[in-house]
This record gives sequence, C-alpha cells and structure tokens, in this order.
Amino acid sequence: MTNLASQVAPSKPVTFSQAEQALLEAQDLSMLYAPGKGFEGVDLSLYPGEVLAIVGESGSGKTTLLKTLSGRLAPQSGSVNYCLEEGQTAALYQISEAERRSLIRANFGIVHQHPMDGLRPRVSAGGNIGERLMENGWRNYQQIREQALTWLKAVEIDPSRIDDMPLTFSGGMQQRLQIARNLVTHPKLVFMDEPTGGLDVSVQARLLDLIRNLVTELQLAVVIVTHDLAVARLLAHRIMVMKQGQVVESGLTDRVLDDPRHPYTQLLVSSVLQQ
Ligand SMILES: Nc1ncnc2c1ncn2[C@@H]1O[C@H](COP(=O)(O)OP(=O)(O)OP(=O)(O)O)[C@@H](O)[C@H]1O
Repeated sequence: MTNLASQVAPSKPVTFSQAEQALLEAQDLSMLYAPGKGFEGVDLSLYPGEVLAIVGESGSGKTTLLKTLSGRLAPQSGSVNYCLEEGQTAALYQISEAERRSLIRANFGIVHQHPMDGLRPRVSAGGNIGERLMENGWRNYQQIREQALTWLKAVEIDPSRIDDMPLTFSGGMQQRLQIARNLVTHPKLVFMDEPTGGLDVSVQARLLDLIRNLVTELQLAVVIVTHDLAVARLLAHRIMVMKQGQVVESGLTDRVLDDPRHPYTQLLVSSVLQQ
C-alpha cells in the first residue's frame, strides 16, 4: 500500500439492507464513443449511505460511467433510476432536460478531479458556497453568509478567507472548497472523480480523512472513481472493478481486495503490494 494507507485508519465494514429501496439503480447501461471506448452492460444498485468505488486502469471507462450515472451523459442503452422517496423513482434519461437539471441540483453533488472545474474562478470562496444555496431557493444574505462560514470551517479553511478568490488557494484548499460547495445543500448522493488525484500524499491523506468524516456524518451515498486501491479501501463499502469498458468483478471492499477472483483484479492488487 502507499504511504496514504498508513496515515488514515480504514473504515469499519458496514452492511446495507437489501430490503431497503436502492437510491440509484442502473440496468444494462452502455455508452461507447467507439468500440472499446466507454463502457457497456453495467448493472448497479447503490443504497442510501453506501460508498461504491469504481476502480480500474486508465481508459477503462470509469469517468464515462460516472458521467452517465450522474445524469450528465445520456447512455446509448439501458436505464438509470434515482429514488426520490420511498416508492417514487425518476428515470434520469426519460424525464425532460429541465427536470433532470433540477433533480441534479437538489439531490446530487458532483466533485471533479480538478477543483476549478467545479468552482467559479471569479466568485469569492463564500460566494462559491452561497451560490449553491441560492440555486436551491435561499434568499437571506445573512443566513447564506453564516452557512458559508460554517462550511468553510467544516472543510478546515480559515473563515477569514471567505472573501478571497479560489485561485488564491492551494490545490488542497480548492478541493476542500469544492467539497463544501457540493455538500452545503445536503445532497443525498455525491459523485466524485479522483477527488485526491494530483495532490501531494500528505494533502491527500488529510483530504481523504475529511471526506470520510463528512460521508459518515452526513450519511452520504457516494460513487467515487479512483485508480488508487488505497483510496477505495479507506472510503468504500463496495468496489466495482472495470477493464476495457466492462465490469470484471464487484463485491464488498475487503473481499475484493483480500480475495480477488478475476485475474485482472489479482494483477491490480498484486501490483499495489509490490510498490
Ligand atoms: N468525449 C469523448 N469522445 C471520444 N472518446 C472519449 C471521450 N471521452 C472519453 N473517451 C474515450 O473513452 C475511453 C474511456 O475514457 P474514460 O475517461 O471514461 O476512462 P477512465 O477509466 O476514466 O480513464 P482515466 O482514469 O484516465 O480518467 C478512453 O479511451 C477515452 O479516450
């Protein structure tokens, strides 16, 4: 394992009641830009409060799948259903574009690998957080600023930086700000694409610890794309392994990493152990 694993203790195994209705369900989902480029035949169920890691080599289709699951890229075939409340489900690609946008705004968080892809560069840190509240109907300036201050503290950013522009922040701070902007509206489901990629190992460890605490505290369901098995081990209850656009193995994190069954997963796990 990398240094990262030794700096953050692994999360406790949790089981999810399969009797509960899935929050997100994908059936026979495919999106290929060209043969072998994208993903095909993906089935998946995610339960409330569950963290699912999608792992696999570069180009295996992880980001494309994440975009489709989060309503940002229509599949060529298959369905994605989101459970609005017990017994009420929305088919993400059968509702109108406006309905899908509003569903995403109210229920999903989307954390990009490069924080500036998810932040507005010409808006202050406080404004970046407050904007999300305004999009969800908040109007009282004082309350919005108070929430922004609370969330800056929650993601360990000095509240005195509230009026500073995100471009004056370090990469780690920008990523924490992007997380605050996403979580301020208490989404039920958050999609993360390599949220610790491109950061120093010590910054990664701090960020991972923060993400793990927030996920537990807010009981978030998360789909996280990572090529780093240590990140998956620390955060995820379940892992899905992708190779060339196909899911080759999935299961509880400890089972997949400690007893990998598919030769490709065995290769991934053994290559990490040799580092
Ligand atoms: N907009 C696009 N148009 C055409 N091909 C694309 C597009 N986006 C991605 N691809 C191709 O689809 C395949 C899967 O890409 P994807 O980004 O989903 O993989 P990934 O597993 O997330 O890789 P990485 O870990 O490097 O981000 C790659 O071959 C990629 O080049």
